[in-house]
Amino acid sequence: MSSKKEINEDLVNERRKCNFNIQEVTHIIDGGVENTLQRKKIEDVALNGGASLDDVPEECMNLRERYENALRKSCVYANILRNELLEITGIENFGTPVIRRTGDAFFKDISPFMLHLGMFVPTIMGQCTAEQQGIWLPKALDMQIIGAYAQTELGHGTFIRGLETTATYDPKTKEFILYSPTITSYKWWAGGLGRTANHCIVVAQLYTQGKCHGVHPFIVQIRDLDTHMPLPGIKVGEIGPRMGFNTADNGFLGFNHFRIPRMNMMMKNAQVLEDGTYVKVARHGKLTYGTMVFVRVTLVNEASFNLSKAVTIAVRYSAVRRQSELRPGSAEPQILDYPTQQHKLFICIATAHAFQLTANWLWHTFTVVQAEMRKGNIDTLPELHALSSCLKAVSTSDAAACIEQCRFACGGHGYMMSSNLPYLYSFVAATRTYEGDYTVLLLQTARYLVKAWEQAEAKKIVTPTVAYLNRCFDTNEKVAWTNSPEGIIKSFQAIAAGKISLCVKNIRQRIKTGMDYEDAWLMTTVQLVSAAEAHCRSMILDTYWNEMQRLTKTSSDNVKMVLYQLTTLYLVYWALEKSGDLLRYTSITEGDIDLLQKEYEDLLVKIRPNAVGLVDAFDLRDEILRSTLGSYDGRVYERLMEEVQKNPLNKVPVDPSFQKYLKPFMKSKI
Ligand SMILES: CCCCCCCC/C=C\CCCCCCCCC/C=C/C(=O)SCCNC(=O)CCNC(=O)[C@H](O)C(C)(C)COP(=O)(O)OP(=O)(O)OC[C@H]1O[C@@H](n2cnc3c(N)ncnc32)[C@H](O)[C@@H]1OP(=O)(O)O
Ligand SMILES: Cc1cc2nc3c(=O)[nH]c(=O)nc-3n(C[C@H](O)[C@H](O)[C@H](O)COP(=O)(O)OP(=O)(O)OC[C@H]3O[C@@H](n4cnc5c(N)ncnc54)[C@H](O)[C@@H]3O)c2cc1C
Repeated sequence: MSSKKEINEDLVNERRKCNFNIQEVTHIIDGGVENTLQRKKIEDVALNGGASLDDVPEECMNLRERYENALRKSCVYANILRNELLEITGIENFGTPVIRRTGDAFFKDISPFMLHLGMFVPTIMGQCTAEQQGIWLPKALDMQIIGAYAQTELGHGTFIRGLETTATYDPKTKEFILYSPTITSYKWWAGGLGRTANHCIVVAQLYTQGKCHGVHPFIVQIRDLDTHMPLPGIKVGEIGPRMGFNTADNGFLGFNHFRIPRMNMMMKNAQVLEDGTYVKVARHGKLTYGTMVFVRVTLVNEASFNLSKAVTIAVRYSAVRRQSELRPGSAEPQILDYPTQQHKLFICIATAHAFQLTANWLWHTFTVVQAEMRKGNIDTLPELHALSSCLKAVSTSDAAACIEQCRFACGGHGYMMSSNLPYLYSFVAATRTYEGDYTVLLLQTARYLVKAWEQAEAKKIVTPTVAYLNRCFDTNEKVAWTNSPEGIIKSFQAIAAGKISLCVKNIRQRIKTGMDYEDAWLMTTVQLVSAAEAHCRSMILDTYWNEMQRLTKTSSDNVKMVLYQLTTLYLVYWALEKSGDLLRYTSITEGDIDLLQKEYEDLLVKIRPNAVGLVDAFDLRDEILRSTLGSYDGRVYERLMEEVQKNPLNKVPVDPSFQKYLKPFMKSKI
């Protein structure tokens, strides 16, 4: 066991073995040297006071203490944010992922301000007119008002058109009247709504001049700004303990004929004039869903970041942990030396890279589409919706699975809250559901793919992300298998095209048997989800491979080599995972699959000496990792012991409940 200041010897050796320049890889992950410098600057400012670490671990507090503690730390952090960080990033970039990531040094669970910054402010930016932004934005950015995003109801989350809350315009008073007509119409789940927010965005069915115009967003004050009491006509509270997000005070909200001024309707995309006339401004009906598209795009980044934390913890721990013996009497190996452990972990490093590069590319696409829309061109929105839907679904789902694998890789200690792995898992598991459930979003992408297929069939040129459909359309034969990165990508496109084609065929066959289109679609949804997933995987593989090629053009040879190995590992891993599909849609043989398996195992051996270097390259400060198992110095056992001292149960040698329950119980007769 190393002394307090020393770095664990095994980790020292691992770092000695690493044969590439770690900083170079950090710059690639950050998207350039400038970004790394900016990130470090933000971290230095935000974590200047060593972050707000707790004397008692968050997990040892009761629900109320946890909330209060999270709010205390949120105020500390928000002060740093508004007083110092905004100056560095500029207001237009306040939502930079680096700021969000730095927040993790303060919160193991989640900040009650997260939704204010993550959804309330972006919705004001995206859904308000310039005049309305002038009113709300400065107050929101300065946090004079704190908001939530209340869309989901007890009865409906996925099906937004089915929301029941009504906002009825009264031209006499020039107000909207908000009403919750049923128990299922109560708003449910909104983060920050239960105890913290004094305002929220409410998505409600708009009625004016006796007609319903569908769901629209409104900005609503729900609590008094001085007393914080709920305003008359408002019923608000916390929904109760959940798997994670326990410090986010997710809330419920009901309205009893609650009035708000006309101008509180967010009017960028549609307006209600003083006399009650409804005016549609937007050229696309779904622009009111804009905040969701924005958050889906950011969630791909979240998936990568949280996974990079989990795998840093698990790889460092696996270098420190020794277990079993390979031969009788031999020294216990580091568990990282077991190929099965490498199989669990190296794919997680590669996945974090794949999602990071895909997230960067998606963010770029998002900004291009936004710019086009500002010019009045909405043609690229459907493609962005299809892309962001499937990438959000697959990245959050894979990241959750990988984080759970990192926990498995840490054995019993991974189950400790102090490892931070359970927190990471519960956070990312929620991302698979919120902002659009996995299946539901893949079905949105499938709609787009089926249309694209029909266009390809009609010999029309389709959009760039589905361009492979034009190429694959005429191929009746299986695609020729070649074992190369490009060959694997092409094969995945063939799988996607084959699956989409089959879906279209099955829908048409079902219609021929007398089904209407909706039923034929419904009966094909299992295959449609699979087709959308295949399309998404082909895109991630393509983006990861091509972006890594581009980004390493000027890198040193060893960096090129290790990143090539990792990218290839990712491609080969997925080829093996989907070998059934490859057998169906390409000319791959069993012998080729054996070769792929051998190549995969060889890659594990090649990557092994650089494993710790690769996770060090994520450059995650200990304050952000917050893990007894994953710190840079590898003092795993000391930290686990230190954590025991902080456990309130250990404050007294005999627990008072002994006298109360255990002693009388032991002395009682059977
Ligand atoms: C001190 C604090 C420190 C912290 C620092 C913080 C810093 C913050 C910075 C960053 C934070 C980043 C992290 C953010 C975390 C946020 C946490 C979020 C918590 C969770 C929030 C929520 O969950 S909010 C609620 C989200 N709800 C949903 O997503 C619902 C899902 N359902 C839907 O989207 C729709 O109902 C669905 C699309 C499924 C169906 O809609 P419907 O109207 O029925 O449409 P449909 O008929 O099926 O299709 C019609 C047509 O429309 C097209 N379409 C659908 N949606 C869109 C769209 N969004 N855009 C464009 N087009 C769309 C669809 O494709 C169809 O097209 P056609 O096929 O007809 O052509
Ligand atoms: C931690 C957390 C935080 C959240 N924060 C917020 C927030 O701040 N604001 C807010 O408004 N909401 C929030 N939500 C709500 C969230 O957006 C919804 O829970 C989510 O969109 C899923 O909707 P649902 O709960 O109605 O699930 P359901 O739609 O009821 O899904 C249940 C199951 O039915 C399936 N299903 C549903 N519809 C279909 C379909 N058409 N085809 C096939 N299968 C289908 C789903 O795949 C799923 O398996 C939060 C949720 C969580 C868990």
